[in-house]
Amino acid sequence: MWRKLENLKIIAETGIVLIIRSDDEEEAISVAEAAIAGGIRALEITMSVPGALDVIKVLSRKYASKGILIGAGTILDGETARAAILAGAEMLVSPQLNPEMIKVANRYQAVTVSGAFTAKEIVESLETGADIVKLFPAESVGPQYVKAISAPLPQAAIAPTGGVTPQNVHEWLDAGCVGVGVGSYITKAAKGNGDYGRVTKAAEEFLQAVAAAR
Ligand SMILES: O=C[C@H](O)COP(=O)(O)O
Repeated sequence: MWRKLENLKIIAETGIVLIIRSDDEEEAISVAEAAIAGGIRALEITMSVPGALDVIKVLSRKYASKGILIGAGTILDGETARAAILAGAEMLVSPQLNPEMIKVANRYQAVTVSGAFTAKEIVESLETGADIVKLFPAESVGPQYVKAISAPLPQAAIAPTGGVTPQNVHEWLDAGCVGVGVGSYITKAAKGNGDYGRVTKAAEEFLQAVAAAR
């Protein structure tokens, strides 16, 4: 199957994009591997991680052939978008509407997740060619916002990011979201204790909550 469709299918099936925003390269890799062991199949390494491109290289070489989608997040310009693709990223994520990122991603058929908050930004993300709209910061508006904005814009594939947990994920999915972006609930499980088994468990718990909500 066309590679981009396979990658979109990964997000559609699991409903979770894991956001890894660590201040340590080794920790980022350990968290990613522990989460993959727990069933996570779509991961975004933010460009704020030191050595982010190396992390993407390591993970994509090891996992891209195993049905795992490795992406790059916090992409703020076209240059970073291209560098991330060269490192092996097959999904690009921005916190805001970034036409340069979307253009580069579409040139190489990477999945695009475009940050947007208002109806204007959502529509412009779609017009620019984004696959998924990342509603960010989602916790400041709540699932009701998705319900309201989806009435005039049912065509938008919305994935909220910020404050999503296993306890509230059903509310976001019920509101019509195609999936969710998740960071700290899973990535912080090993913070301060170095027990990456906790990351695996948190990933399993989150995936179960998504499955139960669907
Ligand atoms: O960019 C990171 C997101 O804001 C993650 O939010 P979260 O840690 O609340 O899941």
